[in-house]
Amino acid sequence: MTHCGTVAIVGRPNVGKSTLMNHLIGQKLSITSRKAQTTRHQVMGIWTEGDMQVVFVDTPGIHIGGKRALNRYLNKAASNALQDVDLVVWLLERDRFTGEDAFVEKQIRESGKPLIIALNKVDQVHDKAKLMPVAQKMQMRFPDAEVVPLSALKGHNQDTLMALVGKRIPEGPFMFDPDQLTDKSLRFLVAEIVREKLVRQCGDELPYRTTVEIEKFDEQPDRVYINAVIFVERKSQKPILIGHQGSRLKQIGTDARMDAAELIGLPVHLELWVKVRDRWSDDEAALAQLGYKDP
Ligand SMILES: Nc1nc2c(ncn2[C@@H]2O[C@H](COP(=O)(O)OP(=O)(O)OP(=O)(O)O)[C@@H](O)[C@H]2O)c(=O)[nH]1
Repeated sequence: MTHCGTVAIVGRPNVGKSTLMNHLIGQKLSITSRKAQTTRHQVMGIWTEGDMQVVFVDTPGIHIGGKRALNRYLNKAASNALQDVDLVVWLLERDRFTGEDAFVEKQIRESGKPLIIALNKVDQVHDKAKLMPVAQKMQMRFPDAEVVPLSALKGHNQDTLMALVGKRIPEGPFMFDPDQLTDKSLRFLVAEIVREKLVRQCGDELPYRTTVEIEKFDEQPDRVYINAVIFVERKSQKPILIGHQGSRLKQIGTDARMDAAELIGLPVHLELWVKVRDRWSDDEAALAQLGYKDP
């Protein structure tokens, strides 16, 4: 008899949700960066071993006080993800518990789903005894939950986490082919890789409201030809992205090409363009056009 179920990885922005999913799946499916709110789309990561299939849903970080259309979309996508899963893995950062974590806690309680609480980034804690008070506090607040310290980045305790997840997965047929790693297309994943590189290169200089569209994705037997357009909101952001004599855009292109080639398993020819799309993140219609459909 096979087991199959869905698991939402939730937590406030920047706790390491995407890092955890990428390590569990062993593939770069979800983009990561030091900048909060990197994850915008819901990406499924599919883990299959023996007669067990676990479908992880990496959600955009739940955050408070979003005024713009994009922020509203992100919050809605995150709370929707909680409704449809068999289990929730809630990530906290070491022994920290912020107001945003309290907001996530409220949403988890409302969902009433079985829960595993993971204290992430424990590689940053020398004295592991420091984690005890927060672990005990969380255990008292959620007596039915399991609490596990781990490092998504270094892989510490991920086997323990998977064993706990496995125990909660119901019997049922596989939802996906055992070889499949994600529900998303290569085209989509490459757009996300480009976005990761530009967030990493530009950091706080560029508002996070920047998006990427793949205009050409031509798979030849020996090479893949990709044209991607980066949309910024204002003309003044274009030179920031392009950099001195095009150096920054070139670096983004080089980094993205290497990751894309690794993902696809073929050499990649990548061309990047920068275009201005006015105030798109405030405009629901423009969001829909870029693939941010009502979740
Ligand atoms: N030291 C350490 N750093 C980590 C660990 N897990 C994640 N990080 C770092 O934390 C930062 C945020 O990680 P992400 O995986 O992008 O976080 P996220 O929760 O998906 O963020 P959003 O997309 O904003 O919701 C990155 O710089 C990661 O490298 C960990 O176990 N240890």
